[in-house]
Amino acid sequence: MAEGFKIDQRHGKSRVRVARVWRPHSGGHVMVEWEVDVSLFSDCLPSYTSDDNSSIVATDSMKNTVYGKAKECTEELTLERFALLLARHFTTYYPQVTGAIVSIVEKPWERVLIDGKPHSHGFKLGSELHTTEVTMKKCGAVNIISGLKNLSLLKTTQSGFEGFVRDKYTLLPDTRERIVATEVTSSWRYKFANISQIPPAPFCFRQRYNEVKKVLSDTFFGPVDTGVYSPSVQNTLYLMATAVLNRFQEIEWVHLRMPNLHFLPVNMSSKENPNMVKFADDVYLPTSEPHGTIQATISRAMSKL
Ligand SMILES: O=c1[nH]c(=O)c2[nH]c(=O)[nH]c2[nH]1
Repeated sequence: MAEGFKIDQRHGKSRVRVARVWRPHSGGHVMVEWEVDVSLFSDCLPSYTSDDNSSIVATDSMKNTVYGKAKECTEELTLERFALLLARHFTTYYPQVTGAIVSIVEKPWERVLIDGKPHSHGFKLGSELHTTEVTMKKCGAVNIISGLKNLSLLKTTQSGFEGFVRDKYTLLPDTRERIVATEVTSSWRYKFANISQIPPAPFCFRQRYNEVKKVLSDTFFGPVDTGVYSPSVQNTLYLMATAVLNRFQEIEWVHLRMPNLHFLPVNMSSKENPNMVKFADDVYLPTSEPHGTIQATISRAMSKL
C-alpha cells in the first residue's frame, strides 16, 4: 500500500427505506416495509489516496438498486431472499466489488382481522422486528444471519434468583418469587455456506423466523398451566437457545441478549402509617434502567470423532 499505510475499507448506503406491495389477482394484498443497509468491499483505493473516483460505485446507485430490484421482484419474497438477491447483484455486476454486506430490518406490519376475518388490504403494526444480515463474497460464499428484536416477555411468577455471590456490596435478598421481564434480541446463523446450498421453496425463512420466535417464547414461559421455574435469566436464556438448536438442524448458533427489566417490590411506610404499602408479591415499581443484561452465543459443540 502507498506511503507505508494499510487500509481496510468498505462503503455503502444506510437506512434505505422501501415498501413493496404485491397485488395477487386472487386473495388479499401482501406488503412489506424494509430498512436496508448496503455495504460493499470494493477495489477503489485510488479514491482514498487521490482524486481518482473512477472505480467508486456511488452509494446513490446502491440506493437506487434497492428500489430497482424491489420493482423487479414481482413475486412476494422474504427479507433474507431480498438481501441475498441484492448481495448477489452487487458482487457479480461490478468487477471491482469483492464482497457485500446487506442488512435488512422488517417493520412488523400485520394483516388486520375484523370479526376474525383477515382484511384484504388492511395492516396494523405489531411489535417484534425481523432482521437479517447477509454477507456474500464474489465466489458465492455466504453468511446468513437472521434475527429478531423487541420481543417483550414477562412472567408474574415461576422465577427466582438465589445462591449468588454475597459480599459487602450485596443487598439483594435471595428470592424464589419475583417477576421476570425482558426484551429479547436474538440472532442465529444458518449453516448454508454458499448460495448453491440455500434450499429452494418450500424452505421459507419467514416460517423459520416465526418458528424460532415461538420456540424462544414457549421455552421462556413453559406449559400454560404450570409454567416452568427459572432460577436465573442465564439458565432461561440457555434453555431458550438450546431448544432452538435442538429443533432446527440448519441453525449453527444462536445469540441471545436479554435485559433483566427489574420490577422492584414496593414498600411504603411512615411513622403514622407503618404498613401503608407492605409488599406481598402484589405492588411493583417497573423500571427500565438500570437493568441487568445477560447475553450469550450458544453453538453446537464439535463432535469428538
Ligand atoms: O437472573 C438474574 N441473573 C443475574 O445475574 C442477576 N443479578 C441480579 O442482581 N439479579 C439477577 N437475576
